[in-house]
Amino acid sequence: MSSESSSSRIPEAVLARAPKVLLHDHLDGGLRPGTVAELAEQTGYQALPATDPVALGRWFRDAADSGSLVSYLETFAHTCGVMQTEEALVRVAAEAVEDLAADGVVYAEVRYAPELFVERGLSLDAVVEAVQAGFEEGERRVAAAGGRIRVGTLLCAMRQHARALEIAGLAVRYRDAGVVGFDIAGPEDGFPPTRNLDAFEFLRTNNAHFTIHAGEAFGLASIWEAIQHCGAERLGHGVRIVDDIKTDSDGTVHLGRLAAYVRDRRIPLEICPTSNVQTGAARSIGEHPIGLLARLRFRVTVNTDNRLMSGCSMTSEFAALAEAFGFGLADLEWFTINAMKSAFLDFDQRLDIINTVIKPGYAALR
Ligand SMILES: O=c1[nH]cnc2c1ncn2[C@H]1C[C@H](O)[C@@H](CO)O1
Ligand SMILES: [Zn+2]
Repeated sequence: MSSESSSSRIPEAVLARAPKVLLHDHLDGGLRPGTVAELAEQTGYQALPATDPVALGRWFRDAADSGSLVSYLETFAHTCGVMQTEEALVRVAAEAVEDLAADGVVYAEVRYAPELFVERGLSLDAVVEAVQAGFEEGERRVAAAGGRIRVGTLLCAMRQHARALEIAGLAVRYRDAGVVGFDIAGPEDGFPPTRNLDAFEFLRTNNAHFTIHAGEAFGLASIWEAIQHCGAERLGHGVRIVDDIKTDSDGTVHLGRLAAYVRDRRIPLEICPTSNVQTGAARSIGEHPIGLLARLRFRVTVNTDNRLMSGCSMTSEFAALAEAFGFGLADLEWFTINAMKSAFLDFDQRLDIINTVIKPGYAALR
């Protein structure tokens, strides 16, 4: 990594101010605990495990800290449970934008699965329009407070349901209204990405962008299918690519064909360190494959995944990685530029954010 890397600690205030780009953040994984409690009260959702915001925040973190993706995902019943009205969706989306801006995020792609918010009769279109209204409201509030953030939306289909083609159609219909791409999420083991080939073919035919959660709870076969059969432009997590990298006792590194392909083609890895520790995809932050992958110059990006379930922010993920691997500001800028280059935003706009926000932002911190 960069020659500027050092183990000297970067002050938290500097990390907080550093411009950040977030490509992998779930709307239903990022609610404020107090908002979950208030929405439960307002919408008559009665299954919350706690109502005190502090206790509730702790419950989400502890329950998600399960060592398995499937149990981790069970916690989303409670956030989705309170997100079944337009008002709730607008509020959650607006607050997400405010929280990300406060965390120093200048560009974010926030994702969610519209099919999870139709339990009380909302149509898929109504869900998308409410969330977009919330994002726009959040952007207005941030701008009014003198901040700056741009948010794009990714629509997810759930792998265990059979609605991917329908959701891909929704993503394409709302492409000029803030939706910048598509993803599949949910349990990976037993639900390979090729189950949704029709959706990916539809998206490619329409020149639309998509990423796929792959290489988190299942290994190389999932990554290979996502890239070579489905045509994913980015990998959600993708950390299991290390299974295709061997290191000799003398330190020589050998990349298998798939790992070499991912690196050669500069396929972005949306890495979410704390989430990976919680689901068992990595043993600890210190042993997380991001250290090796960054050293080998894969196109690594740093992400939160679920700020509520992981009790994290971009600032705390940067801090944990800087502490564990000695990353310096130059490395954090590299992750940020990697992410901005990999965004599903028009090229000229990506370039503009890199040149007018990210580079000057890091220069000002030195
Ligand atoms: O890390 C993840 N892997 C797979 N699915 C996930 C992850 N984090 C959240 N999800 C699921 C739960 C949400 O309800 C859904 C859409 O945001 O995506
Ligand atoms: Zn995710």
